[in-house]
Amino acid sequence: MFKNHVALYISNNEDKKRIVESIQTGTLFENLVGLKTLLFSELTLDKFIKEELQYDQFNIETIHKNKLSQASGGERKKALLKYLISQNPECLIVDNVFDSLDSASQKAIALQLETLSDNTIIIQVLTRKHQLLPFILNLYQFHNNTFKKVERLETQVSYKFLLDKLPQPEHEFDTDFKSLVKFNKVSIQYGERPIVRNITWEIKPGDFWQLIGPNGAGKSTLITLITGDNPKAYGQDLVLFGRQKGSGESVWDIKNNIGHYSAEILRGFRRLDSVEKMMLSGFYDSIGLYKFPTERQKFIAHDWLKMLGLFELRDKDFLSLSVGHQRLVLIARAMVKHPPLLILDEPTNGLDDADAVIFSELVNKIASESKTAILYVSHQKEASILRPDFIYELTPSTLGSQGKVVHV
Ligand SMILES: Nc1ncnc2c1ncn2[C@@H]1O[C@H](COP(=O)(O)OP(=O)(O)OP(=O)(O)O)[C@@H](O)[C@H]1O
Repeated sequence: MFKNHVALYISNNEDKKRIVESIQTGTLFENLVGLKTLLFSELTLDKFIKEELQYDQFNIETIHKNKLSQASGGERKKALLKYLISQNPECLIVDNVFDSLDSASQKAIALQLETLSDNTIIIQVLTRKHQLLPFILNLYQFHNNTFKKVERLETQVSYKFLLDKLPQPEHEFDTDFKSLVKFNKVSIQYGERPIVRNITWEIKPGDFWQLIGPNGAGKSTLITLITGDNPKAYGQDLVLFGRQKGSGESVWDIKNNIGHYSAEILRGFRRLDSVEKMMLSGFYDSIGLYKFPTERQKFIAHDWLKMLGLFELRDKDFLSLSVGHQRLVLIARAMVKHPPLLILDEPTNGLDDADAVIFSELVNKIASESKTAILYVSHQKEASILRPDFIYELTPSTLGSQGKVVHV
């Protein structure tokens, strides 16, 4: 096995894109100059998905032979790794390698990379300490703008957080709903392939749920049924915020009751909006601000930014923030209006160790200090810091995943 595999542990304050570029060009490690270097990263997936959407060009085969843009988060990553390995790289940069993967896939991919490491240099870029690949012995950490070799990875948590109460809502929602979401024997299939079968599940006001299941089990599918983004919801026995689905409600009637965070929200987003405007857009269920906010809304948005320690960045272009900070802003954006239901789809992907702690505290705080119900999807470890009341578990089968409530 090569001895020169390297791990670079960075925080979200660093410009990861620039760091990755400096590895690719050999500026950071001279021994990589001239090697065929490939990148396993969300950045590469973004590029392939863009090509797919723009030019109908498919280079990567997913397990169910569907488009990358239609495959689940975990399926995409596994397909990308398989494709990159088939290209016989001499060096592979792996960036936040385990995000979006269920625990079985994390183990399988760790093993695959270890085997690959016999003939290929692996450079791991990571923002979460627990994701360090065990066969990598050269550890570096970013310090004062340069990488420093270290014996052990250390997290720098440099700011205090969440001493204040949650910022107040603009107005109280009508929370007379007895039930926010009610699935009654809901079954969904794509083409001939059943995805979920006979789902019967209810989310009540103030509940705190975690939705779990392996990659491809149908978690995001259930979420899009709730957010009004999946046309397959029509014809199903689904009651959302007191109204039967398909009874003349608009998508906006549904979205008005929901704060939603998913990394997918930003795909294709190119507008030049400030951090403050991005936060304010949460009042209007849009991504980016298209309306004039009120003074009260501005006041509330500032309160959220202060609580996250991001107030000083409010006038900066949102897209110039590190990915981790973008995600914290988007999570708070989903919460500014104190919606009856907050949906967080794999929110800790792309966060660093410090931000993941902030995030977990924030979610527990929202659960204990507001009337908002939370539905949270994650394969990541902070599930153990979070304190959901219930878990809904999807178990795949050839007839479609079945669901059951697991009491915590
Ligand atoms: N529009 C679509 N057309 C065809 N297949 C689809 C479509 N959308 C999703 N699928 C498939 O449905 C299955 C469930 O996908 P979903 O995204 O709901 O899974 P998930 O549980 O969220 O997975 P992950 O943990 O990997 O994010 C996957 O196998 C996916 O490939």
